[in-house]
Amino acid sequence: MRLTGVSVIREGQEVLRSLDLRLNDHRIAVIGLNGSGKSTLVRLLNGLLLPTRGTVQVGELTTAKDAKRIRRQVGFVFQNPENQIVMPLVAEDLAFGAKNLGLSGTEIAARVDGILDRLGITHLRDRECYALSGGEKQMVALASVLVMKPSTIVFDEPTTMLDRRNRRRLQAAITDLDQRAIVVTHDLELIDNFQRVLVMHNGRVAFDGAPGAAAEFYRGISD
Ligand SMILES: Nc1ncnc2c1ncn2[C@@H]1O[C@H](COP(=O)(O)OP(=O)(O)OP(=O)(O)O)[C@@H](O)[C@H]1O
Repeated sequence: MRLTGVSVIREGQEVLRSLDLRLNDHRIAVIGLNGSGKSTLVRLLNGLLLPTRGTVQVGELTTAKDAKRIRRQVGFVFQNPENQIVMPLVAEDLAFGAKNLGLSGTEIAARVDGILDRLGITHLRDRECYALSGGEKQMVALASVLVMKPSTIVFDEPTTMLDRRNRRRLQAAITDLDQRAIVVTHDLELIDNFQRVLVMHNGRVAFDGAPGAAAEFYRGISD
């Protein structure tokens, strides 16, 4: 994944400023103060948002031209799972995206059961989504993205609504992913074992490096 000369202007304000980045590491975190540009940055990665200037490439594809194909490769898990749960029952919700990919019923059923098992939530299979707890909903939202088998999963503040126990469960789920994960968070515990941390500040990447040094840098700018 590559950003070249990327700027984003919203309501006359430059909220991302001339970013040049390659994002190929297995686990990348994005941290920073409120309003520093974290969500804006990750929304560019699957074409949810297009840059005002510059290009965002995923492999050979460009978000400005190929957003639909890119969304099959780059899944997105939102802070609030309510925003992405679309069907009444858990199993239906997981199957929904896969149906849009045109997969066979047998393949979809196998993927749904496999993902439920992998995330340890098979017991939720036939539950109604609306009646799930926040933590359960967040796991279902992740499961419905995994069913599509994207090569990268972007998480925007996935643990904000979770208690300590569910934070740990989601952390374990992220650690176990085969896919590349890019995670926006304020939860520094979540990113201890990440390869790379970007610290955003005023629309720029102010630090790019290992978690320990990033946390120290971040403390320096937050005090
Ligand atoms: N739709 C929009 N219209 C206008 N300005 C926006 C819009 N979305 C974001 N912004 C502005 O862009 C800047 C960066 O916002 P962004 O949501 O990327 O920050 P963030 O680092 O994710 O913040 P937080 O930690 O609070 O979620 C902020 O100043 C915000 O007000």
